[in-house]
Amino acid sequence: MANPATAKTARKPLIAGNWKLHNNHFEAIALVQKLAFALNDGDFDAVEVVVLPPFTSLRSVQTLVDGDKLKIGYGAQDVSQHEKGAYTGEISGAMLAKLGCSYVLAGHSERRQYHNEDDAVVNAKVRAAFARDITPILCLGEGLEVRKAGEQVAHTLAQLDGALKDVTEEQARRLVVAYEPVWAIGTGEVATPADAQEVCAALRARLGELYSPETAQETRILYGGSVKSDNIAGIMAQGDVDGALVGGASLKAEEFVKLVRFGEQA
Ligand SMILES: O=C(CO)COP(=O)(O)O
Repeated sequence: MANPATAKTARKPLIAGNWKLHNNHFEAIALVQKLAFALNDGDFDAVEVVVLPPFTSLRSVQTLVDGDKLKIGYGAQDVSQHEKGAYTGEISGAMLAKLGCSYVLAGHSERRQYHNEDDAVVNAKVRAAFARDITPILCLGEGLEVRKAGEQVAHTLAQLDGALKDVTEEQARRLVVAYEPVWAIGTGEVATPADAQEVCAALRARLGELYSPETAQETRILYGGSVKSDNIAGIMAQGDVDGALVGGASLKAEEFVKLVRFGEQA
C-alpha cells in the first residue's frame, strides 16, 4: 500500500468553481479575466484551477482562454447521455469536446433533485463524457436524513457503484469524484474536515476494490459544500481530500483566488 502522504502529494490539487445558474457570457469573461490577472504561474504550478460556467458562456470562456493562453481550465455543468437526436434542450459530449471542455459535472445533487437523475442516468452521463475524452467530475453525497441516520458512507458508496457501472479501469484513472453532502450545499453548513475525510477515504477504498489500489491512489477526490476561504485549509489538510468543488465562493474573484491559495489560509 502506498504511503498515503506520498500518494496525496502525487495528486495535483484541483479547485473547481461550479458557477451554477450565474454569469452571462459578459460576466463570465470578466470573472475569468480577474482570476487570470490575480493568479500567477506559481499558483498554476501548485493547483489546477477550473471554472464550470453555464453552457451559454462556454464559447466566450474558450475564446478568452485560448486567445490569451490562460492556464485556467473549463468545463460544463452537465452533459446529455445521448449522442444526438430528438432530445430538445440537450447538449452532447461531442459539442462540449468541440468547445475544448476538459471537464463536465455528472450527477450534481441539484440535477438529481430537480431533474430526477438517478444512478443509471448519471452512469450514462459519465460514460458519455469519457467517450469524448472529457473528464467527468462525478458528484455524490447524502441528504440530511441519511446523515442523521449515520448511513452516509453506505449511501455514497452505492452512488459510486451505480455511476461507475461499465466504466473501465483506464477511464477510472482519469475520473474525478466530488463528495458533496447535500445538507452542506449552499447552506453555510460545512462538513467538518473529519466528516469530509471519512467519506472521501471510504470512496477511495471502494475505488481500490472496484479497480486497483493504484487507480484509487491516482483518482482525485474533491469535497464540496459551503467551502470558503476560512474553512478550506482544514478540509484540504485531510489525506484523502484532493481539492474542492465550490459554488457560491467561486463567483467572487478575490475569494476564489484565496481558495486556490488554500495553503495560505488559517
Ligand atoms: O454544490 C456545490 C458545488 O458544486 C457547492 O455549493 P456551495 O459552495 O455554494 O455550497
